[in-house]
Amino acid sequence: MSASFDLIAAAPSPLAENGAINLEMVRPLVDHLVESGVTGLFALGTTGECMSLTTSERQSLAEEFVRSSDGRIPVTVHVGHNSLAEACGLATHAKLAGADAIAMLPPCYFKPNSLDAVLECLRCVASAGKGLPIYYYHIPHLTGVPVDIVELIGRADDTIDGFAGVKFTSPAVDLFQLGLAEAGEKTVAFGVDEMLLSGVLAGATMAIGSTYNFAAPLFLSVVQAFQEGDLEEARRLQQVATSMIHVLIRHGGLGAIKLAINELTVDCGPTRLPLRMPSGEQWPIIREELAEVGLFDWCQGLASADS
Ligand SMILES: CC(=O)N[C@H](C=O)[C@@H](O)[C@H](O)[C@H](O)CO
Ligand SMILES: CC(=O)C(=O)O
Repeated sequence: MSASFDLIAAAPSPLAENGAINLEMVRPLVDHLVESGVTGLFALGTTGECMSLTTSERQSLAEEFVRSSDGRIPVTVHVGHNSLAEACGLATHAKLAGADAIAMLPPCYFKPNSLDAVLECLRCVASAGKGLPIYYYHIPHLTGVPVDIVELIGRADDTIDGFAGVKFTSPAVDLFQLGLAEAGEKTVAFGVDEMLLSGVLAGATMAIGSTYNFAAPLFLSVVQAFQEGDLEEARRLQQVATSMIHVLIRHGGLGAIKLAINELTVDCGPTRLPLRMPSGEQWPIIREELAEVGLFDWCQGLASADS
């Protein structure tokens, strides 16, 4: 009865204890994601610590994510880089590797100082992607690149081959809503998991996020309750999700999210500096707090992940 909704996990990059990439854990991770109900995978983005990996590590992981998906779920590979030449190389590589789409963060050390400059970067990477659908990745609190996303959508749509939309990670739901209106058939994916219901109310039909790696059933229930018109239930479930994320933010943010992924799904190893992860000894405390806010009531499969 419910309309379709795309819930896309922003996958972590599996690393070994010695810090090297761990290709062997990619397939178990993808198998878990497919089973958990997500409808796509976003590789090598923020959660995948893209900016902390070398180009060849990014290429190897991109290949392994595509191979492991076996066409079961589409794979979008993030290819942004401070060096536009590297970003273009990664885009061409993603095309050859068989990715379904690419996404691009703008260069963010030297920041593009105008929308024109952002569009030129996007055009360059889109053309290196040789026809692959490309998403602009808007996450201004991390990039420091505050583009007018509504204007970007309007102008990219007319001038950039392959432009498929935006991944919108900002709590500015008003701009998200205006972006959706401007985008027409293109996609504006919502990227703030702790506000998913607000995004859905504004019209989101796709969300991409880190906590969908381990809590997809909870978020799918939020969307389903909304689609069935049960706003009270949707709000109650989103409250669980929001509280769960605020527990993880209190314990260190992305490092704590990777720890939760490891403990509740597939062990994807440590984060890489400059990110840091809470120590294993902190997990029982975090787990208890997650239980208190009700996470395990809604993600039954996780409740047994006690070890
Ligand atoms: C900064 C960041 O990582 N943003 C992610 C998406 O883009 C989100 O999925 C968050 O990790 C999530 O909403 C928790 O704050
Ligand atoms: C969280 C997210 O969407 C990313 O990893 O890029």
